[in-house]
Amino acid sequence: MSVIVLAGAIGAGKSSLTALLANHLGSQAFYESVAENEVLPLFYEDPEQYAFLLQIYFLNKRFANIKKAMQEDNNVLDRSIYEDSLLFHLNADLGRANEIEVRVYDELLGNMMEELPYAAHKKHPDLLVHIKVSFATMLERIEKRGRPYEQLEYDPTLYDYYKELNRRYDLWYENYNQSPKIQIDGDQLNFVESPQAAQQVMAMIDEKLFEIRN
Ligand SMILES: Nc1ncnc2c1ncn2[C@@H]1O[C@H](COP(=O)(O)OP(=O)(O)O)[C@@H](O)[C@H]1O
Ligand SMILES: Nc1nc2c(ncn2[C@H]2C[C@H](O)[C@@H](COP(=O)(O)O)O2)c(=O)[nH]1
Repeated sequence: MSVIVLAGAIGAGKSSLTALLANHLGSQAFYESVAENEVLPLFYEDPEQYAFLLQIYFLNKRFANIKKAMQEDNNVLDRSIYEDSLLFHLNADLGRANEIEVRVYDELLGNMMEELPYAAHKKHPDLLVHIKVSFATMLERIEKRGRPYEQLEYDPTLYDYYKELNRRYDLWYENYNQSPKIQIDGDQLNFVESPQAAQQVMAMIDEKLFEIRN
């Protein structure tokens, strides 16, 4: 079974593009657990206390989503399991998780990756689509979406957190080699409001899928 994952910083447009792409491919979209996520607001309130718990929460939900998504071809996942690790290591570097928590998480993730059901011989998605956004766009979109606990007024230190996350995402994508990948310019392509831009993005992804599959 084949699966496509959407990657990108907070507010990059992953959920929006997940919906468009699943609709385009006639498949199902699998979203991150946000609205019903009882740990996320606690994390933003007290990251030192909740970084590890949030990570375990996301890992658990992510794994369940991957298993479900794998039941049919072309399903689309909002964020990859690899990015969870990127986010956690950023938090650990900021002193929000201790060495033991990092070791336990890394080992658990490694173990779970071995069990991933992408295919018996292939443990990675068919395609990773990264939406690259500048830091300025990232901030704009976080504000536009308006989740209260993600706003800079709620916690001004989020500015540095988001800036560093955006920087690490670019490096992460450059080094990502677990599957075929494609990058979408989320600053230039307004696939949310412009049907032409949405069509352009679908065409880019179709072309990449064709290249991979032939
Ligand atoms: N390419 C885009 N152009 C304009 N607005 C966008 C674009 N992508 C996302 N948005 C808007 O930015 C906000 C965050 O998008 P969302 O899809 O929730 O991001 P993510 O899932 O990556 O956090 C939403 O308000 C969405 O409508
Ligand atoms: N500390 C972590 N935070 C995470 C992780 N995965 C998602 N998130 C946060 C970031 C956003 O506030 C929210 C939803 O993410 P979007 O990018 O979809 O807006 O959840 C994680 O692994 N660790």
